[in-house]
Amino acid sequence: MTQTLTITRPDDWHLHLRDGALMASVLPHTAREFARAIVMPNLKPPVSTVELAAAYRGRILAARPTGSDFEPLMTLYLTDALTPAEIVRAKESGFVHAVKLYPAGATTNSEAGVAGLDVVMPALEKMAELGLPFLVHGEVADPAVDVFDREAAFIERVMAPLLQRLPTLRVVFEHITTRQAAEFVLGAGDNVAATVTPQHLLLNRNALFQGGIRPHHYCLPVLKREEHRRALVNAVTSGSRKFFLGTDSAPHAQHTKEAACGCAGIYSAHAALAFYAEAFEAAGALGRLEAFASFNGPDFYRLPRNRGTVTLVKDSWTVPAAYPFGEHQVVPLRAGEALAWRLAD
Ligand SMILES: NC(=O)N[C@@H](CC(=O)O)C(=O)O
Ligand SMILES: [Zn+2]
Ligand SMILES: [Zn+2]
Repeated sequence: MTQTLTITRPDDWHLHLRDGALMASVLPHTAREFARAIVMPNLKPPVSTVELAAAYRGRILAARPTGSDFEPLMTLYLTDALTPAEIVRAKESGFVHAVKLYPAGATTNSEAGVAGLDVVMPALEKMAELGLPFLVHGEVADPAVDVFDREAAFIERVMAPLLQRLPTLRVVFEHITTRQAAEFVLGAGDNVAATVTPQHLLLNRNALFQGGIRPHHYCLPVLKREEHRRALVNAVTSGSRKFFLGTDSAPHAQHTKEAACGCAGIYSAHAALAFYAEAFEAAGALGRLEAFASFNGPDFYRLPRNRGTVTLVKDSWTVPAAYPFGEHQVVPLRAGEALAWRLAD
């Protein structure tokens, strides 16, 4: 008998869809598996106003495959120019669900991000007042800090002081990668949660150098030691409601990753649920996948849980070497390798 797993339709709480023809190439993968996704605003130029978010949302809706009811949940890119009045407009829009922090210089398309939080404190205070979540790329950009320590340093230098100053601010620590971040989130109030990617549950930093340099395993925050991967697996399988699914699927054209200075970002939307199922199964915790994928996120965002279900089948298949990406190609996670789980048709 083939093993199957049926869960409530899940959502992806951290996703990069890009724009234009690139978006049209990758959106079907996400729309097949997920009912909704929190769409990251790090376009060029960034999605920094409600008006830009409305236009981007319209382009995503127009690019949906025929018959798809996929719902993009929009976010605003935090710049020094974001005002409390714009936060009010965001909250009232009904389609902007969060504001995203990119520390300037920390990751892909973060040039327009903020150097510090002092300038934007009035906007953050308004978010705390209105309950609008603050999504955080939690790494310091300080070049003096070792790249593997930038998340832990962020907790001490930015996250902890921020929550001292605004204790009711609703914060999602995005794509956490360390034991320190998992412990911080577990020890914080109910207003603090985290997303976890498939790659940080499945891989440690050895995967960056497996037989040679592996650009398709490079993302930010960078993969960490095995000790940290284990801490993340323990956190997501612990039964805590603070952790939820966020793939951080971040497609880049093949030639921009296989380069002297390759881009950061791993594409996982083609098989997101299969990756998570593999990680939860390895931990003997498949029964906890549904809460992580389908309940904890909407509960935190104060949105209804989805109706309907998806079914995963334990039936091995081989991931293609590449998928079309506009005029280019994107190399997906596990390209050319076998995966144990697949989504039922
Ligand atoms: N995670 C990544 O390595 N890259 C993301 C940006 C981000 O989420 O930090 C991207 O937009 O490519
Ligand atoms: Zn990020
Ligand atoms: Zn991301």
